[in-house]
Parts: sequence; C-alpha cells; structure tokens
Amino acid sequence: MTNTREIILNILNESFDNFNFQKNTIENYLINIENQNDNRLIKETVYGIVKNLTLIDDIIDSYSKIKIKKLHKIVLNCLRIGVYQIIYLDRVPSYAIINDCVNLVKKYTHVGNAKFVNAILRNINSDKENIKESYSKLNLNYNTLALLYSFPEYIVKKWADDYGIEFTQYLLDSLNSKPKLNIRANTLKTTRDNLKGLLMKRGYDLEETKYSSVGLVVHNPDNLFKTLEFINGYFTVQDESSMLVTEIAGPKEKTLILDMCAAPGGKSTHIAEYLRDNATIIARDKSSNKVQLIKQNIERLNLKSIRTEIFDATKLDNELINKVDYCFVDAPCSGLGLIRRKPDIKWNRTIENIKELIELQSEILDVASKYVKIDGELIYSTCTINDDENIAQIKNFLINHPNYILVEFDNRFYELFNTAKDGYVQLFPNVHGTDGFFIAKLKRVV
Ligand SMILES: C[S@@+](CC[C@H](N)C(=O)[O-])C[C@H]1O[C@@H](n2cnc3c(N)ncnc32)[C@H](O)[C@@H]1O
Repeated sequence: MTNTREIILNILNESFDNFNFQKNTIENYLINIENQNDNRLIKETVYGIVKNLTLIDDIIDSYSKIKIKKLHKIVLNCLRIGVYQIIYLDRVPSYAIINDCVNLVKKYTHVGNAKFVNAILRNINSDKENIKESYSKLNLNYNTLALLYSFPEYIVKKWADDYGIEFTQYLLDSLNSKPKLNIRANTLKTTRDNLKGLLMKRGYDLEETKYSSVGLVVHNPDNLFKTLEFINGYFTVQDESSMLVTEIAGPKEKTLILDMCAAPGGKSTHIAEYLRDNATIIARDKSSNKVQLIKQNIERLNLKSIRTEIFDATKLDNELINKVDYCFVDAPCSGLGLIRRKPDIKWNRTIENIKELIELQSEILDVASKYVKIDGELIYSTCTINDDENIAQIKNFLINHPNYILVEFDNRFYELFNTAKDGYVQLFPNVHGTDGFFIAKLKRVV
C-alpha cells in the first residue's frame, strides 16, 4: 500500500532544499502511483503547504518550544504535513494523520522527536477551532494579510499601496484558489464548438471561456494530453488571458511578425492560427532548449508560417531594423499573476530579482522599438500583477521613445474589461477569473 504521507515528506524534503516546486518534482514521484485518490491527496497537500506556508509555520511556532528555524528538517516537514491536513482537510481523520506523521519521524529520526511531534499535533488538533477563530479575528493590514494568506510582506505591501487593503485581500484569496485549466482550439483544424463536442464525447466537462472566442474551460482535465485531439494538434493548453494577447493585437495577414520571447510558443502559434497560417512569423527565444519547445508545438499543431530562431532579445539584429509590422514582447517577468498555478513563485522571488527583471524588460523593449516600422505595432505583455513591470514600465518606455503612442483597443475589449483603458489592460484573477496578466498595445508613429 502506498504511504502517501511518506511520499509527501520526500517531496517536501527535496523541495525545501532548493525551493524548486516545479511540477516535475511532484510528477516524478507520482509516476508510479495509480490510485487517483492517493495522487490527488499528495498534490493537494504539497501545493497546500507551499501556498499556506507562512500560516502553517506560524501555527507550529506557537505550539513548539523550539523555534522552527532550529527544528530538524524532517520534524518540521512532518509537522507541516500534519498541520496542513488537520486544519485544511476535513475529510481525513486526525488520528490517522497524527499516527502517520509520528511514525515517519520515528522512522527517519528518533523516538524523542516522534514524541515531540505527537504532542504538538495532538494539541493543535484539539485547539483547531480556536486557532481558526483567533486568526479570523485579526485586524486586517498588510502584515496580517501576509500572514493569513501566506505571501511575502513586500508583495502584499505593494499591492495594498496600489490597490487598497480590501481589493488586496480578494486578490490574495483568489491567488490561493485552484485555477481552471483552459485550452485554445486550433482553428486551422477545428472550431471551438466542434472541439467541445469531441472532448465531451470522451467524458470531459467543458464550457466556453468568457472573453476569448477560441477558448474552453476544462473542469475535469485528467489525461487530457493522452487524447487523440491533443496528439493531433486540435488544441493548446493556454490561459484565457494569454489568448487575449493575439485577439487584442488583432494582427493582419501577410505581415512580418516578430515574437521576441516566444517559448514554448503559446502566442506565436495562436498568431499563426489567427492569421490562417498566412503571415511570416519569427519566433525567438534565448536557448536551444527553449526553441525546441516552440518547434514541438509548431509540429504538433501543423503550422507552416512560423520560423524559429535562437536569439537573445537584448541584442540588436540589424537585419530587422524598421522591418516588423507587429512585434510581440511577452516579457520575462516576476510571474506574480501565476501564483494559483505555481505557488512556489511566492517564495522564489525577491525585491532584487524583480528589479533585475524590470531592467531586462526595459532593455528588450528598447531593442524591440527599433524593429517596428512606422505605423507598425509593439505588443507588450506580462503574466504579473506589478505596476512597475506593467504600466509604469510602459510609461517609462513612452518617455524614452516619443515616436511611440499607446493605441486604443477595439471597443469590445473596453466593454469586456472594466480595468482596460487607453490601450492597456491589467487582468486580475479575483475580477476576471484569469491569471494575473497585463497587455499594452503601442504604435510607432514616426
Ligand atoms: C513569458 S515567457 C514567454 C511565453 C511565450 N510567449 C508563450 O506564450 O508561450 C518569457 C520567455 O522569455 C524568454 N527570455 C528570457 N530572457 C530572454 C532573452 N534575453 N532573450 C530571449 N528570450 C528571453 C524566456 O526563456 C521565456 O521563454
């Protein structure tokens, strides 16, 4: 029989060494687990711990005589598993959780530690309701929101300053929620309706995306990648927010299009489908591994209009100066809008590396500005909720590049998004149900 908590412990021990919670770490452990319930419990607990880490550690800290920084790694991780499952998972009996965690500590350390863990988890279990109540009574400010929703304080403070405490609370809550999987119909092979019908016949439960005309939400996506529809390139997995980049840009056929940061090809392949494969699209990224990912998608989707190139977007390519009709900069960014899908982003970002990203974005935008021909367009997007990488970045660009202006979106996008104005939009998971995302549309006028 699988000991799910032992697997969770192994994942945490590995992950907390390097904060690398990439899906692969988890998927590698899950490969041999056939029981879907075990599979789900492991994923739910690991992601749950990563999402709620500050609060879980705060609870442990208040019940442990030893500061958590001084606890043995296995002891701490077993406590995290125990606390998460006791507090957040009503369906699992507490005695089984405590028993398992204690036995794991005994197996991997010693009896003394096992007794310590047993006492803490029993106390937390009997105080469970009081614990929940005492946290629910906290006054809300950016420090308490950072604790309650387990986010780094610097991020919460920034959002509270930019959007206010109430909005920030909803934002944090939705970034901790489970996201829906979205797919984009490859309109060169099928229609959204047809794809929906084909997948429904296979037992999938789907609905149309709210904003994009080619997207579907899949409510039960298990084994979706094994379907013939996926293998034969009828769809691409992509969040609805990303689909909107192409729809808002609205490029024309028979034009030259450059996607400077293209891997794994989500936007480039969408542009090719949108233009019925009738344009010249150059899809670049910085390494051969990344470009390989674009190639795999092009091949699976059977697209002919995209040429891939390994090219560093911070370097100027003289061949393309003043030649490009539509230049897409889907920039490397802090990814704060993706925290629902990748909760480790909470713990992997620092103020310093966000600053470096802002400089990199600005450098790439400057190079991009040289490729676009007069009357051509530059479309800048990020998957983050951070004005410094988004609208402030664009305003700064406009100051340094007076030959560019923001161009208005088609009116229907202003009707769809209350947060869209003057040629840019910030999408929020708590408002729009999408990933946190930013799109700006610029035009070179001189
Ligand atoms: C947000 S992702 C792009 C996602 C892609 N547009 C899509 O829709 O599938 C940002 C990309 O920028 C690439 N990147 C980062 N620095 C770069 C550079 N100096 N030159 C080119 N690409 C770079 C990363 O490798 C990454 O693939």
